[in-house]
Amino acid sequence: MTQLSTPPPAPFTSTSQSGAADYPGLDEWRSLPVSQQPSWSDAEAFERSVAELSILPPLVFAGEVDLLRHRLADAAQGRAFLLQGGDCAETFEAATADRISGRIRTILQMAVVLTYGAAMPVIKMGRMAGQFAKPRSSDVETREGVTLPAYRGDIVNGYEFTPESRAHDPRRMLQAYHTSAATLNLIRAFTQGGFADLRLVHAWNQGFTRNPAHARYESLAREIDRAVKFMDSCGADFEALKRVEFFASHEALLLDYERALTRIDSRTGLPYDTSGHFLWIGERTRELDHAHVDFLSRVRNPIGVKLGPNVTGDDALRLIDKLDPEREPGRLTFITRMGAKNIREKLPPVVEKVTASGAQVLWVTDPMHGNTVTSRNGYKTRRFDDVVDEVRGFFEVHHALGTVPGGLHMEMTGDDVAECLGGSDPIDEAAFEDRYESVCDPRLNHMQSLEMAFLVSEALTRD
Ligand SMILES: O=C[C@H](O)[C@H](O)COP(=O)(O)O
Ligand SMILES: C=C(OP(=O)(O)O)C(=O)O
Ligand SMILES: [Mn+2]
Repeated sequence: MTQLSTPPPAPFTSTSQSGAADYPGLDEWRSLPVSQQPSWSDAEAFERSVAELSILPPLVFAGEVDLLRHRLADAAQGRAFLLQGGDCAETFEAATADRISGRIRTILQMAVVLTYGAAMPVIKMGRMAGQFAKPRSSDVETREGVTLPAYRGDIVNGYEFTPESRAHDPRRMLQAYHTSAATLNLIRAFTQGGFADLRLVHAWNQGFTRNPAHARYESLAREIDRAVKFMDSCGADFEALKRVEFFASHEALLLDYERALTRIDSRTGLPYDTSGHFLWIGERTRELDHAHVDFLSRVRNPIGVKLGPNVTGDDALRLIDKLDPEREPGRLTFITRMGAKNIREKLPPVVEKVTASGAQVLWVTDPMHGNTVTSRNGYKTRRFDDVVDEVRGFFEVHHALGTVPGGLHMEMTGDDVAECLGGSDPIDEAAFEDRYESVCDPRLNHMQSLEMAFLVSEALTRD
């Protein structure tokens, strides 16, 4: 399932990664403008937390990060497709075995749909095991005349609307680290320990409520079963089907945390941010001469940058020069989130400018963040049709320009929530009252996610 056309890099020989206290440039960001950072309440607790984080083991290893860069290079050239999905904001409370396995199963199901439809390897990546920090439009939230600091993700403060919970508590960085470690442990167990075996393609569907996408998936799973049995009787070796590669990603927003988890790789002597394999810079923090772009320009991980509707081709070129000066395959991913209404007009000039410069980036669509609206009953939501329309627009633009539509970035969950409107078993506003669980942005539920996978698989098949 993960057969790729280019060989992976040589296996890494050492996992030892030392602290990066004196490595030149890693602290340059501290002298630059920085936005969306917490105002910690307790300076001493902050120092202690950062000191502890700096000596804790890495969450991911440099060799894995290099392997991912290699995989992303394939996607940039149209030889693989990136599927990146998970919560808008993970929470400590929801880091349970059931919830995590539901999300992994959903991503595996989507990947099977995409792989089978498009006959292309799918790189599986969670917005998981570290997606705890949120940029917000406002520093505060007011409810019934009471104003408190906005919720900024579990790594900073609690969602509960009380002064105690909303205070910015640096000890939460340690809890984020340990929750990420536990989540990664489960991810590794699920994806390496037999659960991801392609012969269990039916089992992944069990426990999810029956719905139209579920039935369509079942019939695809039957086809895969038949193919697997045929190969089995031909004496094929199924070792490769037992495990899948699964990578962890999050927005690298909280720079004190990211810096504290940066280690020098013993093989290469270079810094890797070991908080996740892939890190992205958000739409609100991508200013060229500001802290986030500077810090991420200095670590070896593959980096993503979200690009909203106001980005210009020149902005994109400057980001490439800063983040990928060597033009290294797989290093840089642009995740466009322009909104269904804008994408067909705003994306082409940016892609054209990048292509004309000779740079090769991986183009990924995030059809969520440009399509957020407020429902009549006051919930942040997205219409499934708008999400689909942005995905279609993304494919249309790349097909017209002869460039590669290389991936899909989604806010989704394995749970049967009601947060986005529509789908073939439609969610309406009334359902929000009982089944809206997100603490930040609305996610596609299990069925909507599968439906999306079928739609994208059709778009990829037309390639
Ligand atoms: O996930 C993204 C952002 O954190 C979110 O869209 C910002 O939302 P807000 O406008 O509610 O702060
Ligand atoms: C904050 C996010 O997105 P953006 O930076 O694109 O608004 C997000 O991915 O949750
Ligand atoms: Mn979001």
